[in-house]
Amino acid sequence: MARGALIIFEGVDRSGKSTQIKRIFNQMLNKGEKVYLTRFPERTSEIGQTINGYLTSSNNLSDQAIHLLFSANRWEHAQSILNYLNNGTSVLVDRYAFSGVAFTAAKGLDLEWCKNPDRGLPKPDLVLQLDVDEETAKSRGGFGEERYEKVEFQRKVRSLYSRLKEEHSDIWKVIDASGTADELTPQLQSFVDETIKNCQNNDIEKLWIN
Ligand SMILES: Nc1ncnc2c1ncn2[C@@H]1O[C@H](COP(=O)(O)OP(=O)(O)O)[C@@H](O)[C@H]1O
Ligand SMILES: Cc1cn([C@H]2C[C@H](O)[C@@H](COP(=O)(O)OP(=O)(O)O)O2)c(=O)[nH]c1=O
Ligand SMILES: [Mg+2]
Repeated sequence: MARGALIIFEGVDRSGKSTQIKRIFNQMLNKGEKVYLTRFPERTSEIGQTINGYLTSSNNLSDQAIHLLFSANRWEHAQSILNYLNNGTSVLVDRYAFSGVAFTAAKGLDLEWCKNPDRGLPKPDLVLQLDVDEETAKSRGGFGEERYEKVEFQRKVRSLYSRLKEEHSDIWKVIDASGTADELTPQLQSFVDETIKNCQNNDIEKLWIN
């Protein structure tokens, strides 16, 4: 059986990831395709609840400790993601290890140290980076409610995404996400469809392991 594709949506806060990934998921469901939608942080597990507390500033953790919890939150769901892929279901994920690296490295921690805990996770077939500048993001609803939603910090995150893109040019697409939501969806859907078709016979690789 053809395997599913692992497709990640990345981008600074308020770039439109959650809006677009839900639209793509619903379109695919309506067409009867096998698709599963998830997100990181996945806030319902015990680790996820601790992360949620950190993001809403009801608890405080060191930069290293919260980094490892974000990674642990991915590892607690990694096997279930693999199971979906192997059963022919494509998995759409709202943020992944690239957020983990970009957000912690933006605080000044070493990039390779940041990658270490996520080494070996299922490697994505496609990363769609929704790109908007910090001022556009700031002008959108909800910006500023959570810990990292400051223009200066998001600028650093955006430049770290550029670095990660260079390292992953085979799977990474940068999409100008400053247009309307309606303009964006068909563009994203065509990248998703193409990837699902092209990865069917490829093995699922491990992230950041050669
Ligand atoms: N293309 C767009 N243009 C303008 N506003 C948008 C667009 N996409 C989403 N929004 C709005 O911007 C805010 C953030 O969108 P969201 O999808 O939650 O972004 P993210 O998940 O990247 O933080 C929401 O209020 C949403 O309605
Ligand atoms: C997955 C992940 C997210 N984050 C940050 C990015 C976001 O600021 C925050 C919450 O993610 P999310 O709920 O996706 O935020 P948004 O919808 O506003 O883009 O967690 C990390 O710092 N490390 C990680 O590993
Ligand atoms: Mg979101």
